[in-house]
Parts: sequence; C-alpha cells; structure tokens
Amino acid sequence: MSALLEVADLHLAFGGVKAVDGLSFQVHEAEIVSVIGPNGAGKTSAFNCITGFYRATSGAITIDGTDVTRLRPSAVAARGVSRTFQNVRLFGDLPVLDNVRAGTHLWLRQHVFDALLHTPRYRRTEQVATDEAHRWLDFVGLRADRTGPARALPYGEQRRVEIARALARHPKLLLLDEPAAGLNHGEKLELLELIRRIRDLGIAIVLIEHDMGLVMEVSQRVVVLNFGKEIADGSPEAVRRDPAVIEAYLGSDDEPSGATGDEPAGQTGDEERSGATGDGGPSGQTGDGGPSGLTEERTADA
Ligand SMILES: Nc1ncnc2c1ncn2[C@@H]1O[C@H](COP(=O)(O)OP(=O)(O)OP(=O)(O)O)[C@@H](O)[C@H]1O
Repeated sequence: MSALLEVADLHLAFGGVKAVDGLSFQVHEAEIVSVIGPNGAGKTSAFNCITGFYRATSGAITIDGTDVTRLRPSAVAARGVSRTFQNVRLFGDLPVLDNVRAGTHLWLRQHVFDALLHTPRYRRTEQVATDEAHRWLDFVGLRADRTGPARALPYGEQRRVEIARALARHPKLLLLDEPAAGLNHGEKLELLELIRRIRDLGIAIVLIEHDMGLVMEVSQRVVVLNFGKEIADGSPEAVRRDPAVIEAYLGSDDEPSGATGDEPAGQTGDEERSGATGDGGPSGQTGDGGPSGLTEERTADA
C-alpha cells in the first residue's frame, strides 16, 4: 500500500541550527504514528514543514503521492492535512460553535453574492456548517456550552474544540502536537479513546507527545528524533528497548531519573507523568508539556 504521508530526507536549518537533519518516515491510511524525542529534538519543526508553515531546507514531503514540500499551509490543508498546535489556537472571542464552523469553510464553498443577499443556498450552506460543527463537538465529547466565547472554556475543553475544528476540515491526515499537555488523568484516558475513534474513521494520525504512557498505548509505530536526527522508527516495544533511544533520553535533561535500562526512562510514580494508561512505560517529560506550561497562550487568535 502506498503511503499517505511520505517524508523523505527532510532537512530544516535555522542558521547554524539543524532543527531537522535527515528525517524520513511514512504514514499509511488509518495509522497512528508518534514522533517523540527530548525537548528541542525537532518534532514541531518537522510538523511545521509538513503543514507548510516552514519551508524545508531540503528533502521532500508527499501527500497521497503529491509533492507538497513547497506549498503554503492553506494548500497543504486543502490536500487533506489538519493539525492542532502545542498551545491551543482558537478564536477566543468567537463562540465555540463558530470556531468549529470555521473548519468547514475548507470544503463548504460560499459565494459572496449568496451571503450578501442571504439566498436560500446561503442559508442551506450555513445550516450544513452548523450541523457539522455540532456533529464534531459531539464526537469529541464537548460538555461545555457551545454558544459562549471559546476563551471561557476550561483548558481541556478548548483542546477538544481545537480537535473538533481540525476534524471539521475532513482531513485524511491529522497532526496532533502534544494534545495531552495539561490534561488530567481522566482527560488523558478520554483523549486516548478519542484518538482511536478518529483512527477508526479512517484518518491517519501523527502524534507529537511527551506522555509516554499515551504514546506506548496508542501508537502503531514510533519515530524517535534527537538533535534533529532520526534515531529509531519501529513498534512501541522495539523503540522502548532501543539502546540509542535509551541513551538519548538518559542524556537529556528532559527526563526524570528512573530509567532502568530497558526503557528510555522509567516511571517515577508521579501520577501526572504516568500518562493516559499508567502502564509504567517510559515517562513523559513534563517540562513545558506539564500543566504549569499551559497557561501562557490558552486562547490565541489564530
Ligand atoms: N523559528 C525558529 N528559529 C530558530 N530556531 C528554531 C525555531 N524553531 C525551532 N528552532 C530550533 O530548532 C530546534 C528544534 O526545535 P523544535 O521546537 O522543533 O523541537 P521540539 O522537538 O518540538 O521541542 P519541544 O519538545 O520542546 O516542543 C531547537 O534547537 C529550536 O531552538
């Protein structure tokens, strides 16, 4: 089966800093692949290249066989790629529902003429957008009021809205950048289940995540970066026992001590770090992914 996403020998340099240094991996339809690595390993930079926010220095990115390496974010999105951000980016003053309705505009075409005259076609299209938004908010399990401003929602609910908006674009590929950051244990379990339900829709998912309990539980494959270089690509079990991965985590300041030698970094008993599953897998670093790092830009106007 040909790959949905193919990243081939991707390089991205900021002056002398090689943020991404020869990354290659593939993602197939309905596959869940995690990209992990210590802080500064190049994970978000790779996401930014794939989604057109950064222009790769060299290498190629293809979606369904189409080269998107030099495309702008809107053109990449139009080819079926949606993403969420490390720091939630919603239109904070807009109602929750409108934030998700905005996601439908990628495929639901409106004509200025119809909008100006409020034609029946315009009203029908608006209704489709509203129905879609409700559908996706139901899908992600939003409990909060949908009519109030997005910024009034608790953080965990804002994350759900962001995922709902990404899904409202009808993506083939969804990139989630640290979706578990700042969530409590119960919310992480719900996220785990949500990620699987998204995959069951046939959508491929690439996940950047520091919570190793979640990563090990949900991923079919794990790609590991360190200083921009890919040091492993394999099953969760293979990766957690890979000496290069263990070395990378042990050598970084990210991980708490407690690595035992057969895991990149062992659990410390800190419940917040134990991830969605608490399976004792390698520990997620908390750093800026922990609850305390979430507050800065809870709702930024995109
Ligand atoms: N816009 C930028 N300008 C200059 N350097 C950058 C920029 N973005 C990232 N970098 C550098 O590129 C490297 C990779 O950063 P990146 O944010 O991609 O890592 P990451 O693995 O996502 O880290 P984290 O887990 O902390 O989010 C780092 O050295 C970082 O300082």
